[in-house]
Amino acid sequence: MRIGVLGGGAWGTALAQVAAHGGRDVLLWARSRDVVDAVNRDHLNPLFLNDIKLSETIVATTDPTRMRDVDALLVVVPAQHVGTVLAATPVGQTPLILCAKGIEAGTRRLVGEVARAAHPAAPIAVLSGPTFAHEVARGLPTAVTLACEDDELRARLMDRLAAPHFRPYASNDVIGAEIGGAVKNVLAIGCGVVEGAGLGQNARAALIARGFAEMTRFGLARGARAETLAGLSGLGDLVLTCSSTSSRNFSLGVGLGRGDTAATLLQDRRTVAEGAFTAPVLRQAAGEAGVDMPVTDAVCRLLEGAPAAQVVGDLLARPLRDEGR
Ligand SMILES: NC(=O)c1ccc[n+]([C@@H]2O[C@H](COP(=O)([O-])OP(=O)(O)OC[C@H]3O[C@@H](n4cnc5c(N)ncnc54)[C@H](O)[C@@H]3O)[C@@H](O)[C@H]2O)c1
Ligand SMILES: O=P(O)(O)OC[C@H](O)CO
Repeated sequence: MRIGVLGGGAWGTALAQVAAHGGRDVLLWARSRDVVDAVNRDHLNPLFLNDIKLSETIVATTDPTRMRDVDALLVVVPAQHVGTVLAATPVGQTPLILCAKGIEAGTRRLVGEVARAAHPAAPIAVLSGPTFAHEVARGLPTAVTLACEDDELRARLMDRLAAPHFRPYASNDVIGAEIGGAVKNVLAIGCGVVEGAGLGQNARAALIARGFAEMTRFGLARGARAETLAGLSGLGDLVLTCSSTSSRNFSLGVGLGRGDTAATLLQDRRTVAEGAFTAPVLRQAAGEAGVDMPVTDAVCRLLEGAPAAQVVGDLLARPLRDEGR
């Protein structure tokens, strides 16, 4: 089986490494000529995944049309660029395994909706979960959700993507897997703010739990299943991303909590913090669905420049309520 990977950032490179270690031929599309040259010549990706020696069987290209011959295509560009990159890629009926976590600005579409619009004949799967790329690339134990509505395809992809240290769990809840991954990035910014502003461990745990409650409310309103949101792609990834400065979203929040502006923190940034793009769109989508998402709303205000002390004060001053709501 020949695996294509669209996206030569940290996660695309790490997934290429997993596939190559599993004995698959891997073709990696990267936007940057420097990345492609480094992967082909030195078996390294110094721009996005430093210090990891890559398998020599990974071949990189800047030409997306070469994906025409792969048997499955992992889509690992940031959510805001999935539509553009897929439009330039010949896909046909090749299965698309979506690995980006976010919601498209402007259209408010989840990545699955973007992919279906670009390539209606391609079957869709979602791979999501608690997965720092540098750990996966080093072969540290990792478990993910692999969601696909087609039972036969799901079983085939599970078999092809599983590796001794990379364990997929099957699900048929595609929208649930997508929503968990998109929402956790926004909540992780909030947890970073708690850290950066020195608000303590109690506050961080409270924000994870109440954030999970709003992720669940939004997910259920959009047709996700509660068990998916409580699994690896939802709660599992939320806990990881809300706990470590290895997370770009958490780190962005730490900066906001210390008083830096989003504009300063995001300018000239090479790596992606998906939550910064997803937060405003998620707030709109939640409003449309009539779902209360106070943490998401607070993160939006922080990104817009409101001072952390004021936003936190407003969150705490809301009317008292039942925990189950
Ligand atoms: N890094 C991780 O640990 C990790 C793990 C799981 C999921 N993800 C998700 O994978 C997706 C990709 O993240 P990443 O960490 O690999 O990226 P990254 O931050 O390592 O690199 C940024 C990527 O964005 C690409 N890019 C920038 N501008 C672009 C444009 N105009 N068009 C197309 N591509 C462009 C760059 O070429 C590069 O591949 C994100 O949705 C992220 O949430 C990341
Ligand atoms: O670095 P982050 O915040 O984009 O998180 C990376 C992965 O999504 C963690 O599962």
